[in-house]
Amino acid sequence: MLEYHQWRHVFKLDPNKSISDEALEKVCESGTDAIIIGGSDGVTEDNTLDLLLRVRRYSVACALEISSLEALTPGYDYYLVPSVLNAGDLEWVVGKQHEALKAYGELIEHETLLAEGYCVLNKEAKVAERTKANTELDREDVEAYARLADQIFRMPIVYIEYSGGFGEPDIVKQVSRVVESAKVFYGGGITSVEEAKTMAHFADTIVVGNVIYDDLKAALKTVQAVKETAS
Ligand SMILES: CC(C)=CCC/C(C)=C/CC/C(C)=C/CC/C(C)=C/CC/C(C)=C/CC/C(C)=C/CC/C(C)=C/COP(=O)(O)OP(=O)(O)O
Ligand SMILES: O=P(O)(O)OC[C@@H](O)CO
Ligand SMILES: [Mg+2]
Repeated sequence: MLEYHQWRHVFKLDPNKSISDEALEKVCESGTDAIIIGGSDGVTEDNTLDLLLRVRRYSVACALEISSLEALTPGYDYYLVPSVLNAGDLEWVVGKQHEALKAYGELIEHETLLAEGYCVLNKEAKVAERTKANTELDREDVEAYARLADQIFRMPIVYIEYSGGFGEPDIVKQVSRVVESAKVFYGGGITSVEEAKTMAHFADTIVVGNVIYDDLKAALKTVQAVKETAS
């Protein structure tokens, strides 16, 4: 199993969307470095556990991106804890996290828990709506959030999130330049080999989500595309 800092390509599966066994096998056996299980709404204990058990038939690494405490169970290689740094409401920066630690703080295993400093940039995404994210940011603003996550909060992951829409490569390029220790994750709107390669030049890890459900063949092609691109 590859450790998170070695991931180049990951697929994000949404517990709130259905996927056939055949498609899931193709995703898990695609050569991707990990499967992240997570979504912004409709994430329950039942649908998340069901997906975890199905993914566990394969040897690929599996992480839970925690967006609801209800879905938090043992059994993952990693637990990703998002914090939306440009959220309009503190609840999504530290509030939910504080609540979680009050309930489960004593269960933490530090090696498996990874903080993600999110910068949410597509105003049409559900995650932007839910967190009331301020997406009207220029390159310097995003760069400052990336430095905050990396150099001040020392988060292991800086996540540039354009969920549902393809982002601005120049922003990802600049973020990668200023980040010193964290891994830069890029996710959003990757639907083709060209888009995957464009962002793979700049980000450490490319996250591919929705296209799995819209066009599985195209999704599978992104794995090789990312792997053969140098960052
Ligand atoms: C029991 C056990 C194993 C315990 C171990 C200890 C442990 C892990 C304790 C918990 C630690 C902790 C601090 C947890 C935080 C809990 C929490 C709920 C935090 C809030 C996270 C947050 C900011 C959520 C907001 C939404 C978000 C960022 C979701 C991530 C996924 C995402 C961006 C999906 C994309 O959504 P989108 O494309 O917009 O919408 P679609 O669904 O249409 O795709
Ligand atoms: O679903 P897409 O748009 O591929 O985005 C991937 C991921 O960053 C979503 O959190
Ligand atoms: Mg999505």
